[in-house]
Amino acid sequence: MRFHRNLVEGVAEVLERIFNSGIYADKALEQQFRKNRQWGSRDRGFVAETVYEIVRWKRLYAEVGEITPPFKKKDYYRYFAVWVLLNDQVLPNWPEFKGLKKEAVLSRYKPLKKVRKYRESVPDWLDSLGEAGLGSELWTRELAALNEQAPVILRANRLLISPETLQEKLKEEGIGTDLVPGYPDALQLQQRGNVFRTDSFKEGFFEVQDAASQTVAPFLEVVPGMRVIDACAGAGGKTLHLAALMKNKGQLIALDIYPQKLQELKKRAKRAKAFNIETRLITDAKVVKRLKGSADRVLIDAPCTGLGVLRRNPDAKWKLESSFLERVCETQQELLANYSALVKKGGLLVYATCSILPSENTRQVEAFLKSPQGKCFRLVEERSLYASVDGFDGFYTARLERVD
Ligand SMILES: C[S@@+](CC[C@H](N)C(=O)[O-])C[C@H]1O[C@@H](n2cnc3c(N)ncnc32)[C@H](O)[C@@H]1O
Repeated sequence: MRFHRNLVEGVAEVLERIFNSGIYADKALEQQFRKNRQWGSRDRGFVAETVYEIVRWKRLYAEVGEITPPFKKKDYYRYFAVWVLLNDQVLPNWPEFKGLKKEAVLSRYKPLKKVRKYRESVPDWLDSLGEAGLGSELWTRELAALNEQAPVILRANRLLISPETLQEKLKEEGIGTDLVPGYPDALQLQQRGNVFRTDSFKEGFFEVQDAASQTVAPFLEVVPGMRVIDACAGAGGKTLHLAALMKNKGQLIALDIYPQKLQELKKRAKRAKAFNIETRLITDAKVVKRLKGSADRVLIDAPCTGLGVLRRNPDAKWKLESSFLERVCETQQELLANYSALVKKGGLLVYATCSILPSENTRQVEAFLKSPQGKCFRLVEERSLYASVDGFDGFYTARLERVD
């Protein structure tokens, strides 16, 4: 492969913004593409994929390349060089790479490969935490799976189209997909590409949503006509799916504490022609209090560490801190206590996270069931999805019934 200097410079700049300015990888890439509108789709693809690879393997590459903080632009060139050499490519003869020898890089790589925290490139604290939570065997397998590139999955919007017809339409637009067995609304892209430019997307025929995430809304067992509350709706990934399962009938109330997320949800709902959604911004406790005991179904898609979606957001490995885990666990328990009150007797509460840590999942549900608010619920079913088992994101869902 021949490397173009301006693209490699682009990679180094994005990495500098991610690691020195704390910007999320997707945002840093977006900014870079806006600044370089002349880049074609292949150029953008090269920059994005290289950046994600280096972010994913940051610790390993730093050890192999003997790169130490504080990181400057030249260090990001060195990260790039390690990526080139470990991928068996020829390093260009540029001054930035002077003194880097393939043999030396490979000889440092060999022993590191045998140590999980280097091989899978995770900070010490996260490696210990994962092992303590999941046990050595599952954590080792899971880490390896979470370091792979995630497939792109679409969810057909059944309000407007079946997955089979969507598949035909996308084919006409030059996009090959496969149905995904076991996930009734899902289509997997055969090749990565910008699906947001297609007419099918503009028509509202699909959303991009991982297959594991597509299992959450069906877990609520909604039927048309119900009153359903999505208590942490965000930009509405699950809300839109719920609207489709409810066939646009009944009431779907989407709550969140951030107005811009609900604004985005409204935009998406309009495109999807999902008309039974009402957004309510949580400005004070009264907004929630008014809904007490009124819902057939409540979904708490709780804020979490996102450890199940590391394939999409590998920079979380470097941005997460153990203090955040403590804080988010407290929030999760508060959300369970507050929003469980919205479920009416006989109704169902679904608690979900995109984390694989038992401390955010099954332990939270256990603690809730022992709390005063949890006493009137019983656990009906819980499910843990793992990238290493199912091939999609890591997710946890628990369904609880209000019995009193
Ligand atoms: C995992 S995200 C939800 C993703 C969303 N359900 C989806 O499928 O796209 C968690 C959401 O909880 C929201 N949140 C955080 N604290 C909250 C609170 N106290 N009440 C309601 N929502 C909250 C966040 O703003 C965020 O949008």
